[in-house]
Amino acid sequence: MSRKQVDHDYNLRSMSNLMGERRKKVSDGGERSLIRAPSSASITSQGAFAGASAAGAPAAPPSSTGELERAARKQFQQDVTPGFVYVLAAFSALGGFLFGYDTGVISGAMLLLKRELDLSALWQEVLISSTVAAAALSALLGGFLNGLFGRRVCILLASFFFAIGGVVLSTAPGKEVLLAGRLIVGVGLGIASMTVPVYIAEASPPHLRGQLVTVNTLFITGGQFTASLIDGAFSYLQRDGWRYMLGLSVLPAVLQFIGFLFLPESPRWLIQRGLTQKARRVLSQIRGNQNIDEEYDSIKNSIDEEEDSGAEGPVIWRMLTYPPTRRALLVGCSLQMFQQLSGINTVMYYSATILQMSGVRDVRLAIWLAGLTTLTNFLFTLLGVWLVERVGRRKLTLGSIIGNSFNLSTSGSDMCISQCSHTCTLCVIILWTGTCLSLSLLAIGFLVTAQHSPPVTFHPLDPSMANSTCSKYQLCEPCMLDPGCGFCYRENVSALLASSCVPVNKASTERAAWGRCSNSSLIKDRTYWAYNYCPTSYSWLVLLGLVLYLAAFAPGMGPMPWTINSEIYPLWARSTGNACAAGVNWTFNILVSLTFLHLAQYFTYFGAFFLYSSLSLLGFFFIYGCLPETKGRRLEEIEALFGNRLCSCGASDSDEARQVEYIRVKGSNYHLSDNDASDVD
Ligand SMILES: O[C@H]1[C@H](O)[C@@H](O)[C@H](O)[C@@H](O)[C@H]1O
Repeated sequence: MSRKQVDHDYNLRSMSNLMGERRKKVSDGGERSLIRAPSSASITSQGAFAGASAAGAPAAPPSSTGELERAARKQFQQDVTPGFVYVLAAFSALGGFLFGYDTGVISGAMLLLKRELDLSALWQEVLISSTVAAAALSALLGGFLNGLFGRRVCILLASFFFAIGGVVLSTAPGKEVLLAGRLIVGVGLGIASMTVPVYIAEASPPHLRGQLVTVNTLFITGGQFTASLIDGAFSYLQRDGWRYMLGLSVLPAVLQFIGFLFLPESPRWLIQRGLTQKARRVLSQIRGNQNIDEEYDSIKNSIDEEEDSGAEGPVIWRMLTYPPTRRALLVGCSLQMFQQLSGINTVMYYSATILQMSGVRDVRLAIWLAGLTTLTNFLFTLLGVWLVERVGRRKLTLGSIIGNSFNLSTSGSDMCISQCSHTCTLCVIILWTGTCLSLSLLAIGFLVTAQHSPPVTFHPLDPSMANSTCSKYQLCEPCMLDPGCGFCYRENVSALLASSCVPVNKASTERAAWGRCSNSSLIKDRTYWAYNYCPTSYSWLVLLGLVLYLAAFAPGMGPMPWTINSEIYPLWARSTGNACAAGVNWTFNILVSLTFLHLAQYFTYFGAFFLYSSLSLLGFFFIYGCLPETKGRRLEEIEALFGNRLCSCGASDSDEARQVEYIRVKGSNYHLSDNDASDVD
């Protein structure tokens, strides 16, 4: 029997078995379904209210069926979700924190490092990108390690690498050892980035899975925010400040390592390896006092089905030759690619410069204020955690990437409003202001800034100017886009005076090679050196674009690629699928950051951000057509969502209203829509 047939038969068989079993339980009178499908009118609100009361819901009857369902679901989930799952998610997400911290802290550390170790521009680039390159490779290798040793061992391994890397970095005597430390940290990053979301997804109950996996991205952005605070604080310590910045990551790494010595392996991996008794024990431990039989059987069945199919060969080959996993892989990797192509890391990187453009000339103050960018990213990711189980992954990602009335068409806004009640105003604002639109605003901000670029009014007569390209620029804009030049100017209350374009000092971009701006002590009398930016009165437009961009990106496009990837592959393909997707994320991360300055040089900042905006628009169409909703589905069910031709999801948007949801009732799992056979696709 072909795998496709097996899959089809299995879905029908398991669905009807599940339904049969549930109905039997209902008719046995032992347990009953509390909540019906939104579309079904067959259960009376009385029945549902009785159930809610049974679960300890408030005595006053809720006014509508929708409220009633929510009250029952909330009450029930509060009663039965054991705290252990949260502890487990928090310890795992420390991997996310380290991801954010180690990628974020280097920018501040580099300011001190380059002075103290006299680093050339090439060494600076090598130290920054080596970590990301190591992460890309180790994420791919992580898939193999995950399958072989399990999620727990991989997380232990990642925290070990983080801790050792932190020690090496903080004690490094020179740049070569620093490079070794950055490579070690990169290996930890790659493994953690692909393992943690998988581990959390596999341990979470379906109704909490989206939220708990998204918490990992919250920890990533929390790590980036903490890194910017630490950078700010230690930037005052001119000697060895970078050692503290880079070394402090040892603390969360050790904490995670110790925690994971006591935390269990993923029950799904244990079942896959035939360790069924242990898997049952772990599942009971994670699920508290709930009945785990159905969940256990469903995982076991899906593994048996795969084994029965007799598929052989490397997992990646099997994934590529089996249409549902091939489609899932394409969707998962594309999501990660579009996340990076939307330019998030250039925006994070560029925030200090944007602040300088707005007139914050003190570098240290700009570093502190750049912390506001990471704070915005963090706070809006929190919004994503709150929204993910309310509006679903698909709508959140679509709204985040583009945001226009298109995806707020009736079904979108109804869904949002019915689920978010009054706070929905905020949700709607976020959905309206998408990544694509705010990137366009950012691009327009740069365009207006370029169009009002101050002229070069003073041409110094230094002999070295004769050979310099800087002498040919008539405006600040082309001058600052040339990496070899900077803009030196004097400021009067409302105008710029004696502005010149002069070569940058080869040892430090913080001053000119010669002349008025060649020495910081000479930068007085309101004479300033602008490298990489032009003074402008339109910086508020750029700043607004930046904040709106982060507000739109952080709840959806930031976390959803990680969350969705942790859910869309069947167990046998999960490690490999996540490894490939994480590898794509890191690869595009490095590609975008390495090409940004060159792009800006050739197409200006306007061109670069306009390109990111167009790529986001492309991403929107892809996601609209190809990303199915996974909210509320059990991991074992999700494979079936990729059973159809790719890119037929947009057409089935209306089907989302009849999606299957699970809630646990007195120790068993029930479809919300048990009595509506039309729910079974
Ligand atoms: O999801 C994360 C998050 O959005 C971070 O802020 C970003 O730096 C990462 O590249 C991304 O993968």
